Amino acid sequence: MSQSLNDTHSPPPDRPFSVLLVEDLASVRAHLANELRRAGVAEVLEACDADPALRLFKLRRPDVVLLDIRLPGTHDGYWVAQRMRELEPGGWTPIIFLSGLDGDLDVWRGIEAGGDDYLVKPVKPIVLAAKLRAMRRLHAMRRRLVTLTDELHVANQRLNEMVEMDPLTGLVNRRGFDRILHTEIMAARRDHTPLTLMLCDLDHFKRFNDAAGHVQGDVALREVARVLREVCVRPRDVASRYGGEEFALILPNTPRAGAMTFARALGGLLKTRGVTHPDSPLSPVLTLSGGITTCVPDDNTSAITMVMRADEALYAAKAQGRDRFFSFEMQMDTIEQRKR
Ligand SMILES: Nc1nc2c(ncn2[C@@H]2O[C@H](COP(=O)(O)OP(=O)(O)OP(=O)(O)O)[C@@H](O)[C@H]2O)c(=O)[nH]1
Repeated sequence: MSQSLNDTHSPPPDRPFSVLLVEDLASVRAHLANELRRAGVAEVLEACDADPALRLFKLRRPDVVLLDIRLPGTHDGYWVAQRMRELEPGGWTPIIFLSGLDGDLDVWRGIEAGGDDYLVKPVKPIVLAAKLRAMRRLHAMRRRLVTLTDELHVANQRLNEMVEMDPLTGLVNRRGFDRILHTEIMAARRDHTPLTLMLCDLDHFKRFNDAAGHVQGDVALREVARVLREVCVRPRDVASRYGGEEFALILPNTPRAGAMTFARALGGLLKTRGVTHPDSPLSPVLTLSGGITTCVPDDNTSAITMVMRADEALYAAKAQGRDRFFSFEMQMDTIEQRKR
C-alpha cells in the first residue's frame, strides 16, 4: 500500500510549493510565470520544450506541471505528459495542459495522456489561480494520505513484530518459530544446505522457581535469552522461546559439527554468566540441556519431524544427567554401529 503512494518521486514534505511551466513562447512564459508568483507559487521552474521539461521534472520534482500542448521539436505536450507519468510509477504530480486549442478532442487527448485538467490560452489570471488552488488542495490531501500510509505501514510492521514476539524475553515466540522454521526448511531443501534445530531446556528450573521465586525465575529467563541472542551471530540464526523454560534455535547452513561447536559455546557462555541456581543438584549456576537435529531437508522433512527429533535428543540429554547436548543423528549413528 505504502509502496504505491510513497514512491521515490514524492517531494519532501516541508518544501515550498513549486510549479513546472512548460511553454515555448518566451513572452507567454514570462506572463504566466508572473501570474503564478502572484497566485502564491514559491518556485516557478521554466522549460521551453520537451527535454528540459523532463530533466527539470526528474531533478526538481515540482508539485504541479503546466504543460503547453504544442512544443517545438518532435515531441508535443501529450508525449511529455506520458513520459512524466512513466517517471513516477505510483506517484501523481498534477498536470494541467495549456493550449490555444479548445476542441473537445484536445481535452480528451490531454486527459488520455495523463493530464488532470485543461486551460485554454490566453489564460485568465483568476481561472489560473482557481485551478492552482484546487490542485494545491489535492496535493495537500495526497501528502496527508502519504503520511498516514507511512504511519499505518510502521504500525503494521510493529504489530507483526509484536505478534511474533515473546513479551518476557523479547525473543521470537512460538508462532514466529513455526513460521521461520517452515521457511528455513523450504530454503535449505531448495539450496541443499544443512539446517540445524536445537531445543534447549533449563535444568531443574522448577527447583529454581521454588527456591528463588517466580520473579527471580523471570530474571533468569531474560538472562538466558540475552545469552542466546549473543551466540546467534549469523544474520539468519534465530533464537526463540518455544514455551516456558524451553528455547529453540534455528541455525541455517549449519552442519552437525558446527552445531556441536555452537552448543559448546552456548553452554560455556551461560556458565560464564553465572546465574546462581539456588537449588540445583548439578551446579551452583544455571545450566541447560539441548537436543539437536541436523539435516539437509528432503521431501519427507517437516517442522514436525525436526521438532520430534530434537525433542527426542533433548529427552536423552536430560536422561543422561542434564547439562549436555545430544544430537539425534549422532545417537542414531551410534545405535547403527552397535548393531553391526
Ligand atoms: N519464572 C518463570 N518460570 C516459568 C516460566 N515458564 C515456565 N516456568 C517454570 O519452569 C518450570 C519447568 O519445570 P519442569 O518442566 O518440571 O522442568 P525442570 O524443573 O526444569 O526440570 P528438568 O527440565 O527435568 O531439568 C516450572 O516450574 C514452570 O513453572 C516463566 O515464564 N517464568
